[in-house]
Amino acid sequence: MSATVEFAKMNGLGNKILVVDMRGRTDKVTPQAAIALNADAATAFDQIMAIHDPKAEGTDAWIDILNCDGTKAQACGNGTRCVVQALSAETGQKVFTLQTVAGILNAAELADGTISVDMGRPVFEWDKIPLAEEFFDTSRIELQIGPIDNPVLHSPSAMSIGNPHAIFWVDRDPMSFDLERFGPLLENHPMFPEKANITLAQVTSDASLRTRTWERGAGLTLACGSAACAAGVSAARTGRTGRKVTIDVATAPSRQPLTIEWREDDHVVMTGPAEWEWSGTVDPVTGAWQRDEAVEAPGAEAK
Ligand SMILES: N[C@@H](CCC[C@H](N)C(=O)O)C(=O)O
Repeated sequence: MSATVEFAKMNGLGNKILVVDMRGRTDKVTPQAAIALNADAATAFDQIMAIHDPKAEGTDAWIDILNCDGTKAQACGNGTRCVVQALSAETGQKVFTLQTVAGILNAAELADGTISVDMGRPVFEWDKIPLAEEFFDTSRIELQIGPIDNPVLHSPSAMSIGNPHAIFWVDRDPMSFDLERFGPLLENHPMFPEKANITLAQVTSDASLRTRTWERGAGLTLACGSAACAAGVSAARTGRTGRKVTIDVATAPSRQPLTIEWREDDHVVMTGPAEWEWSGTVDPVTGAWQRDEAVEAPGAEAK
């Protein structure tokens, strides 16, 4: 087995993603490699999406997801769009069936270059999100932060879209909250036995939201696709919006919206962009890496 594999530095709305090609190998990107890559400013990332050979018939690849602290994640919406763009640039294929620990994801690169991912069905049962306490209705759970008689954030909607999310509804710009302070407290709150991704969501119309996320295992990121899915579903579930919304991710540099549709068949479909930045090679055991000389995006000449 070669000591190094190819990888691409990409982003989904600013969410920093390393797509690592582990096909043809039996080993995995180690947590140590993830931590080393994240410690280097040039390769600092939010998630690694490691592409492995498919495990099930009818699927194109198995995807292993690591947060920048070396922990595993079950879902990553922005990273999945990056994987689709990378595979599409390599093969010309437009439609993919990917598998993660959370299940099968059907995805496609659309004619306008955006990527649509069916993120599966939302999970609302308290013990499957999971929450530490039984709640019959997880669309508004008892949890608050700040003074007991005047909480800063309270009564989030909880759900899983493969990974656990808590959506706190706010009535002003999410950027005006000190999420850097509250994020770690809420991510690690005893209510969430597997921790949680924490999102502030402001309803801006009956078909749009503005969000900002503190990610489990990664902290403040510029965007979080699965959180956008959770916010869109939770908004519809609580009657705040319809089932199709655009999400203005407050910290995304391009300010391109994500579209989230909670279809009538219960599947959640996320559509948005992905961007290649540069490619290189990396040792998946140590994280030692080197950047390629090539400057053009893979597959660029074919477009
Ligand atoms: N950035 C991701 C979510 C990443 C996973 C998360 N930090 C977790 O541990 O659940 C996205 O775009 O969905």
